[in-house]
Amino acid sequence: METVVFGAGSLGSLVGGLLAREHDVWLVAREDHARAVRESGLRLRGEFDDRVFPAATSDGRELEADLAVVTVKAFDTGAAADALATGSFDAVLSLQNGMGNEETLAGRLEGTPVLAGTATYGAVRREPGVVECTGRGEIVLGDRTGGVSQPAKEVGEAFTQAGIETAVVDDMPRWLWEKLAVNAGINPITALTATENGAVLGGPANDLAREATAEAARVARECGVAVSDREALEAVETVADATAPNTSSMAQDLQADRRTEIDAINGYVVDRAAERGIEVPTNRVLTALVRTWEHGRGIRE
Ligand SMILES: NC(=O)C1=CN([C@@H]2O[C@H](COP(=O)(O)OP(=O)(O)OC[C@H]3O[C@@H](n4cnc5c(N)ncnc54)[C@H](OP(=O)(O)O)[C@@H]3O)[C@@H](O)[C@H]2O)C=CC1
Ligand SMILES: CC(C)(CO)C(=O)C(=O)O
Repeated sequence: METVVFGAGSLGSLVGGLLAREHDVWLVAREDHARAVRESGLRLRGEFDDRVFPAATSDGRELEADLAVVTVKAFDTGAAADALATGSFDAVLSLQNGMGNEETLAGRLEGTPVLAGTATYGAVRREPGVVECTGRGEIVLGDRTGGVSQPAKEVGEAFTQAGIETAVVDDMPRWLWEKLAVNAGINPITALTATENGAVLGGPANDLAREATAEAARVARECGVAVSDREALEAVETVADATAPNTSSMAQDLQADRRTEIDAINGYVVDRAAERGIEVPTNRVLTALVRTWEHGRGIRE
């Protein structure tokens, strides 16, 4: 399956690198990374030990492939969609965190099936041309509104063929909302308190994380997606426990003075709740605090 990976930073380089073991892959990356990959290939480290030779470019326009995998941060999805719309793809798959990415892609890529996915692999792009897998996980994918279409099956087969642990499921909306509820509980708290994921397992941070997660689960149900409080709370505790020593992506963003995905995570919960007249005070406060930090650092208006 010929695949373009749009936004080959940490996750995209890992997924693109693994796919390149079996398939033709184009990485769309920033020029320093793309150049290093063109010159010396892509080094996979950590949980994998390999060197692969995907094509790499910093110009994501007018590309054609069977599949485009989108791995930019949520706030770059609109620009990625505009670039992809100048090319031609049989299907597009988002592996991003947060909600709303698939809608943005579908809105700008009329006629192209947009699949949804979640990734629990851990990836860090260490330097140009080098990506480290910091934890093996799984990719779950399917149709963005539920169901398993032929493109979803084919993408699942291609990923599995490349040795990527992959499940194709018929209830992606539930998976996306459950992942959102987990991220809503862990990410802003660990970011604002500069702690690892395990910090939300006990003490006052635990209450706060559980409140944020339960609020997100309630909003999911109001949006017609069956995520129970019990499922969401079990999920946040399980993930925090399994990733206890890890620094969440939002905590990494604050440490590096980078824009966060708050709008697509807690901000999304707040927006959907407001549309339905539901109070989500914990998500509202966490969203406001992270946005205030971004504003104070000059990262957002
Ligand atoms: N890393 C991980 O382990 C996991 C990440 N995720 C999710 O995956 C998504 C990506 O995360 P991650 O890989 O960590 O993020 P990164 O910032 O490492 O990767 C995104 C990359 O895309 C680049 N980019 C953005 N726009 C363009 C463009 N137009 N052309 C070329 N390159 C572009 C960015 O460059 P620049 O920074 O210069 O803008 C960056 O290098 C997020 O939604 C994240 O939450 C999910 C599970 C695990
Ligand atoms: C699951 C979790 C919290 C793992 O760190 C994550 O997805 C993130 O950091 O964004």
